[in-house]
Amino acid sequence: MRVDIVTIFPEFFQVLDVSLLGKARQDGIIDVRVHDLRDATTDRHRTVDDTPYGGGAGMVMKPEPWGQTIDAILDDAAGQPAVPAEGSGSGDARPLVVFPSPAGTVFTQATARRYALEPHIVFGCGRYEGIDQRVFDDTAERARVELVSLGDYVLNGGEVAVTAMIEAFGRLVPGVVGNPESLVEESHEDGLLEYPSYTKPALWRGREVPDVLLSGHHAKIAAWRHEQQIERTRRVRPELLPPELR
Ligand SMILES: Nc1cc(-c2ccc3ccn(Cc4ccccn4)c3c2)[nH]n1
Repeated sequence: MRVDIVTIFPEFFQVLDVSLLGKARQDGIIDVRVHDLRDATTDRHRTVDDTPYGGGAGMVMKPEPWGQTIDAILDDAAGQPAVPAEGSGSGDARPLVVFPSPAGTVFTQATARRYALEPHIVFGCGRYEGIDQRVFDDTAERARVELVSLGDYVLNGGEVAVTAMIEAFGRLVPGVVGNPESLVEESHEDGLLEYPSYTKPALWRGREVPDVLLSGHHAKIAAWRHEQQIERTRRVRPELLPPELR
């Protein structure tokens, strides 16, 4: 899987060299390439922003550097088709270009599962008040474009959102996580929040571990854990409960 990231803060993504994703990159499972948007500027000050038409506070990112950078990435990728992950992808052979945005559709575990099957994703990290709309419209001529939000709060740019999304789908790409079974029993994977976890010691500051977890009775443990998931989901995120459990 190939991932391209366009940003004015390339150093931000050194974090992707660490931990699980770092190993996936070393193993060649995920090929991450970071592009500095300013490399596509032509003026002495390497300008990437300008004042908004129609007035208003803040600055808007100029379309030219974005168009040039995205074209270069898509042209390069067209010359070396990336290998899709196992499993059925979107069926649309065009590359996927994702722009984090407060105005985007909300990124969920279902989005992460879908992205994990894509052979190639380009992420465009905006800054300032956002990117000139014509960049999205122009890119949509040759790629699938998605505007995606992490949630109902406003960040200063797309870099944090892209890091979170790469972690969310990256761990689902076959070969990235050592034990794929650990991906199944977890929050949101089955639609419910996860059950509480315990480890040694059996007694800590006067607090014990639920007896059922020490019983060795796997069916009872599984039943208790599922009940805990339902209880926690009903208490914290009732909207996630399937209709039959509400
Ligand atoms: N879930 C999300 C995503 C973002 C996000 C993503 C990309 C950009 C590029 C610029 N900004 C700042 C900004 C502030 C005000 C209005 C528009 N944009 C971004 C914010 N915030 N929250």
